[in-house]
Amino acid sequence: MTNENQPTPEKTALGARDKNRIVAADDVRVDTWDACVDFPIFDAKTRSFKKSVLGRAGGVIGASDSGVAMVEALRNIDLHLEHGDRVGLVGHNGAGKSTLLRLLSGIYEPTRGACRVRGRVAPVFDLGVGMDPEISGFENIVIRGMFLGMSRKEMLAKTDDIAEFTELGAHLEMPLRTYSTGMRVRLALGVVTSIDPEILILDEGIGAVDADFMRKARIRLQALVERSGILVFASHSNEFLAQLCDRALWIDKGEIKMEGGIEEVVGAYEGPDAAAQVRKVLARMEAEE
Ligand SMILES: Nc1ncnc2c1ncn2[C@@H]1O[C@H](COP(=O)(O)OP(=O)(O)OP(=O)(O)O)[C@@H](O)[C@H]1O
Repeated sequence: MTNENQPTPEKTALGARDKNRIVAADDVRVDTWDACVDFPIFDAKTRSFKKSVLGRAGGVIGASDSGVAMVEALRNIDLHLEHGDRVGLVGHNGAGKSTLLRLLSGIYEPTRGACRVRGRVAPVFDLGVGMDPEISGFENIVIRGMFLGMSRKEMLAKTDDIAEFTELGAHLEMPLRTYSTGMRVRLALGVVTSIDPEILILDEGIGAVDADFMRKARIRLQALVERSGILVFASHSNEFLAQLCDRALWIDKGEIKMEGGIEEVVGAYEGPDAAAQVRKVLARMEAEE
């Protein structure tokens, strides 16, 4: 992570969201400067929010000048990532992790401040998004891949490999609606881990598959992360974070509370037992290399 100066008005005016353009590795970057995201809640049944209200979980609730309730989901986020950065996000429920991922994916614009993303972004928030229950597994492989920024031709070339990985055999000819939850996750993981993104934005949502398959999926997930330029990954699993990321950000009430190595940040956020777990995973990975 390196700092880059605040963008000049000219740079910001260009918009500079080149997420569908393939850029040289050195140019793949994510920058935010004091970025804030607020959600106005017009139908909130509130007593008046004269003061900002703070719970342990969730963003800060306040009110706009006109009295509309407002959740401050992100505040003053200054983040500068370049090719090779693999960053994990930790924090309580409602801390702002998903909102930050959506900001970096271009789904949300900052309410204040600026955000600039250079590179092709693959946002993987929900494994099931972009899947059609009425078409076959094979057809879904192509559609889901296109949804993640790949071309039809690229996906057709990957179909055999994905089919083999999923171990779904003849089921791939059947409509997706006939699949169990675990079968759907296998298919979705097969597609997601086959793509070639420059910036991979990953929200944890993986779980419904058996342990053997998850072991196999992790190897593919690690390979995916290695060929992506930048990874930003929100997770409540310290094991996953240790396996995929080399740095972490602790997000708390919409702000970056701490930034550092995984062990250091997880230790500060969750305590020494969690830090020891990270150390164990790192040692195991080193032994396996
Ligand atoms: N669409 C929305 N409208 C209103 N408020 C929202 C919206 N999305 C998120 N928020 C609020 O923004 C804050 C941050 O939410 P976010 O989903 O980013 O948290 P998170 O860290 O990803 O939480 P979790 O670990 O539970 O997934 C919360 O207070 C949440 O209530």
